[in-house]
Amino acid sequence: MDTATPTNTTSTRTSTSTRTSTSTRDSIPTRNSTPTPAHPDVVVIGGGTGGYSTALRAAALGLEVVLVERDKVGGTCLHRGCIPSKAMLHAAELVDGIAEARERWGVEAHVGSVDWAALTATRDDIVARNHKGVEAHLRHAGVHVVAASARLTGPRSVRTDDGREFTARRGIVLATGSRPRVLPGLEPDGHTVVTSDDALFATGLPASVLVLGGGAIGVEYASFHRSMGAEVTLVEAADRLLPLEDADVSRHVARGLKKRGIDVLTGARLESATVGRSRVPGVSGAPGASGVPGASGMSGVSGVSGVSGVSGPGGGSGAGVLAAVRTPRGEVRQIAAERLLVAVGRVPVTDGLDLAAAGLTTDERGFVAPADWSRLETPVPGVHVVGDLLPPPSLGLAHASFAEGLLVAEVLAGVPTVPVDYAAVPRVTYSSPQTASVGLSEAEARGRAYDVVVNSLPLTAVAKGMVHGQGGTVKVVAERNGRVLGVHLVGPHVSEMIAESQLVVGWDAEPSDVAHHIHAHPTLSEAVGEAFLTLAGRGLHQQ
Ligand SMILES: Cc1cc2nc3c(=O)[nH]c(=O)nc-3n(C[C@H](O)[C@H](O)[C@H](O)COP(=O)(O)OP(=O)(O)OC[C@H]3O[C@@H](n4cnc5c(N)ncnc54)[C@H](O)[C@@H]3O)c2cc1C
Ligand SMILES: NC(=O)c1ccc[n+]([C@@H]2O[C@H](COP(=O)([O-])OP(=O)(O)OC[C@H]3O[C@@H](n4cnc5c(N)ncnc54)[C@H](O)[C@@H]3O)[C@@H](O)[C@H]2O)c1
Repeated sequence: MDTATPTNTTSTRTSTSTRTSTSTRDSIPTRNSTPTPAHPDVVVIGGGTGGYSTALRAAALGLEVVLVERDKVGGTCLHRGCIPSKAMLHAAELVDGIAEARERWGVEAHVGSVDWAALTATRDDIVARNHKGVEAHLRHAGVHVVAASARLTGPRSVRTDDGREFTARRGIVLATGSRPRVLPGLEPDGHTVVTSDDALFATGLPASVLVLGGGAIGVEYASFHRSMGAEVTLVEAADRLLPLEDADVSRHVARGLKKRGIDVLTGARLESATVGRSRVPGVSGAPGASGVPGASGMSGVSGVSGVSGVSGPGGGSGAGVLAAVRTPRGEVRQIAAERLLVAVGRVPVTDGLDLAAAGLTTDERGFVAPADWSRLETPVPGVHVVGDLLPPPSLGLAHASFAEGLLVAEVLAGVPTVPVDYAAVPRVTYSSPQTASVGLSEAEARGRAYDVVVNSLPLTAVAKGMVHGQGGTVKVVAERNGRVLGVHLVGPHVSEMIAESQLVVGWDAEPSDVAHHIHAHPTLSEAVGEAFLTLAGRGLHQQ
């Protein structure tokens, strides 16, 4: 977890027998003149969530660790992913709350404009403080951070682009992460065709966005831009949004986004896109067909915020894209938008790493696959891999990479550890509505020949769900007379509600094991409790 202040500054490094004093080893000077060992126990390449968690845990277990990072420790999640995007989505929730206050609660409030510079300043301050926190954690743990690009020169050796050589006594950990997937012919230009990276650092908010890809990034960014007043079209090639989630989650999230005025096209294909600096002409079928749609075009759409203008040079600048999208019915829709956000997945980063020097290759998708998932060790003994570099069943999620980092560090230190249980890793989308799930979808459970029972209830079945007034659902998938296999939530605050279900699924609990644990009243979590109660045969409010 990215935290601004180290919570434990007491180093346990000297308390285990695995540590060898640096004074007995060759050492070379670093930029900050701290001696960095040339022969540490572990060399970690990449300082994102996967790499820095490996380094912290390994150091806490007494290993001497060199962490090579060519950009900033914290990686994608802290600088371009989880943290900045969730900061922005928090601002979006506040804007939505103002609309709700007006529309449901009689509060005379409206949002006049959004000051993008102020919004991004707060976001960037949160990122900067977390960045300092991660640096401090690493420093306190005694991790030697080397600011350079690294490549392998053998199964235990690494060279950096500033000419240093390291040999790892115990192992090397590959943690070089991922970057946005680029579609041929639709290369990002940073202002009109953008990736999630560019969207963060744009000079302003667009008045209209075409989002390509309805995975987590596409859904979150579509939701954010809609809250901020943009006209949004979301195009997903698969037949539903968030295709890795339970089908009911996809259905509920699509319905929620549509209700907010987002034009959701699933099973749709981008046929062509014309990118120009000049104003995109009006086209039929596009949202707000009179040219690049303005933010004010959203008025009258129920359930959306009341932003009447966006400030900053990007707002309504006139540059845009004209896209032809083929729908499942075979019709071609012309969609005009000021910005095209390409969110069609991410690809592993291995270029320049010289995997071959260590006797390694990538799989056909570019991932570095472990030979032994219980140790996350590649076919080359002593070379481990964590984070976005791993193929499925790893999940491309920061919290999965934390667990992988802990595992690899413990393997390298030779202490008991447990493999990552990927089925029990929670998955959350921070859109409005939010989604949160853990375990098997109904289709997966049936596909594995379980005798499945399903219990679903709307969040509005409990009073607090009615207070929030945003709909939502709870779906529990269980074995008949057996354990809970999966829990799937859509609605307000479900990102915080999934923790309970993660323990239920992770501990192989049955509905009857959890049904007697009492939920506070009135809470949204009561709906989850009620779902378990009913499955245990003790339903109170659910008929
Ligand atoms: C917009 C967005 C939102 C996201 N939101 C969430 C979320 O809410 N929750 C969640 O769990 N996940 C989220 N993710 C996914 C999450 O960011 C990634 O799963 C996570 O960052 C992967 O961590 P990693 O350590 O594998 O790689 P990265 O974080 O990508 O780190 C890799 C590091 O390696 C460095 N590097 C690469 N090559 C070299 C080299 N040769 N030498 C030295 N250094 C090198 C890079 O500079 C980088 O810092 C999001 C991603 C994006 C893009
Ligand atoms: N809240 C979170 O946990 C969170 C948030 C953002 C990102 N992430 C992670 O970051 C990674 C990348 O996210 P992502 O959303 O880019 O990838 P993704 O792979 O999850 O989703 C990409 C989507 O794009 C669709 N797609 C692919 N090609 C397309 C095309 N030509 N036209 C239309 N649709 C197309 C795919 O069907 C898929 O649904 C994932 O691992 C994701 O889990 C997580």
